[in-house]
Amino acid sequence: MNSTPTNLIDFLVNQANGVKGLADLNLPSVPPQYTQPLQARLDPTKIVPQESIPIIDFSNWDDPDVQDSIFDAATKWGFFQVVNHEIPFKVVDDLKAAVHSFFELPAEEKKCLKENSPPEVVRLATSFSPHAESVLEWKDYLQLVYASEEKIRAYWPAICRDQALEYMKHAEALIRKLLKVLLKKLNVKELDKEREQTLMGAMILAFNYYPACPDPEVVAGVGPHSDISSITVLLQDDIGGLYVRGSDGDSWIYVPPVEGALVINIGDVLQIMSNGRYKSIEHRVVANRSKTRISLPIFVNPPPDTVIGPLSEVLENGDEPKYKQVLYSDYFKYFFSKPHDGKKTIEFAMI
Ligand SMILES: O=C(O)CCC(=O)C(=O)O
Ligand SMILES: [Fe+2]
Repeated sequence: MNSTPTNLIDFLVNQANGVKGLADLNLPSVPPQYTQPLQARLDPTKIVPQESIPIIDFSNWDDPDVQDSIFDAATKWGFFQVVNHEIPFKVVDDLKAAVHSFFELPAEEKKCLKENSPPEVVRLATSFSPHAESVLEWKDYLQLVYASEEKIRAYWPAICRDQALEYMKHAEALIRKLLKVLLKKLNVKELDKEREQTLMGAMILAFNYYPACPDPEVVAGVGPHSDISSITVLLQDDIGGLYVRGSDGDSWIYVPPVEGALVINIGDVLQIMSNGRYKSIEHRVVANRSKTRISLPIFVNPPPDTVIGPLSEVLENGDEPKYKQVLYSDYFKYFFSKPHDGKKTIEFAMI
């Protein structure tokens, strides 16, 4: 029978097998390094099946009623799904297929990619921050930074490059529209080039891969966290596993896969810039016993050298700033320096 590799971190990280390589060993149960303490596991009694996040038809996105529903969703839930977003089905399906092909590559090829990729363009990793975590997460991920076309051509893996690039080109238009609506509702009249650069100047397309897991109840696919983006645009497949924190701060709401939909969530940057009007809500992912799941978030981020803080427009009516000005690269480093820990990252920017 197969057994857990003696040097697990070496197997997962240095040899680039990832948790996919571990799952392929068909172990009867997960190694203790993946076993979450009881209090960190999702308590099924905390799931409220009668609640769900809004689904918004984006076809008439500049209709005031649609914009109101986006604003309501961003303030109340911090999460919503959009349908009719104009990214063609074929582009989405081709991308999903390419993501599976990427993770099916042999570990030697992934190791070669890891060793030859500049981390500011391509990063292949497992768990979240394995060197900062005492318990590992049941996930591998590839981050593709939406850099210059030249860098993309040089470094994004050929097996998924064209599909990922095509998807990003379409998604960019949707992202601009979403940010326009969200900012307009904060009294920002125009998404000028400078504001656009701050909010979406550094986008990352991530491929998350959660292999089928023999003990889904004891592992975290992704532990509770909020994203550190301005917004995140997430494409999930039809397996399911995403839960978001209910408004009572204690319950969890399931986010069902909806055919053709994208999940949108507010990240910490927009919570900070809106001085708390928009909420970046905690979420988590549960692994599946029999099926591999993929999800593909676009983290719409400020460039690392950007200073973020509450917008002058939201403070104009006399609101006290709740957050200080912080350098985004500092915020980013802080996020990755510790395990996922709910909403704690934003304390870094609190006054
Ligand atoms: O897999 C998902 O549905 C969400 C993943 C996630 O929260 C993240 O990558 O930040
Ligand atoms: Fe997330």
